[in-house]
Amino acid sequence: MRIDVVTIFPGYFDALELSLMGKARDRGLIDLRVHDLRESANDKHRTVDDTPTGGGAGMVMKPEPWAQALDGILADSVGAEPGESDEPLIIFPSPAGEVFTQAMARELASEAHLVFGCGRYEGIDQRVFDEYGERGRVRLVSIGDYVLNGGEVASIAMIEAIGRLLPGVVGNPDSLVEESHEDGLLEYPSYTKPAEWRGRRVPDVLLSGNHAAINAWRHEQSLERTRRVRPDLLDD
Ligand SMILES: N#Cc1c(-c2ccc3ccn(Cc4ccc(CN5CCCCC5)cc4)c3c2)n[nH]c1N
Repeated sequence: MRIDVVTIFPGYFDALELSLMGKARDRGLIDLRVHDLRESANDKHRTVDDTPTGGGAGMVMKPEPWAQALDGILADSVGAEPGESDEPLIIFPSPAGEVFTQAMARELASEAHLVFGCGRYEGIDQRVFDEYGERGRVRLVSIGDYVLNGGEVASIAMIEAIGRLLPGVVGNPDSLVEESHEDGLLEYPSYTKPAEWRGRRVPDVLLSGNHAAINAWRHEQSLERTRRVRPDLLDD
């Protein structure tokens, strides 16, 4: 999978050189390209923002630098493998976006080419979303009901959630199956050695070697935790 990121803070994405994402890049499973939006601003001061038309606080990101950056990426995008979507999907993190979920992560993991457009200030001129929404596929996506200072942290979260689902990225693909949200439930509690720690014993069933009983206990634990913490996940 090719992933392009457009941002005025490229340094945020150094985090994706670490751990599993870094190894996936080294092995060619993810081709991550980070673009500094200011390099697409042609004036002497590399201006990427201006005052909001109609008034209001803060600044809004100008459309021209975004168009130059995105046009460059789309022009460089190659055709997809058979069965993959041809046009890159452009994702703009936004508090006004559809909420990112594990189901969306799974859906986006089948894309050949994703582009993340990281806004800052009070956001990006709406005409960028309109222009690229008419020309191709654009989604505004939120990682939760709180306000961040820009799209970088959200993009890193989504890239990690999507990247770890790609074949070969996570060592043991079985571990992807029993995670929170993968089956619509929260994950069961996990334990390791020692069997007793500060007087707290690991549940006996986990020491029994009876895998049917262990699986049943774990499923019941997932249900109980979901009922208690996220009853909304159990709504039909
Ligand atoms: N994903 C995600 C996010 C983001 C996110 C994503 C991208 C950007 C780009 C800029 N910001 C900061 C920002 C955004 C909106 C506002 C409100 N203004 C009110 C008056 C009209 C203009 C907008 C203030 C500041 C961003 C925040 N926050 N939370 C998530 N889950």
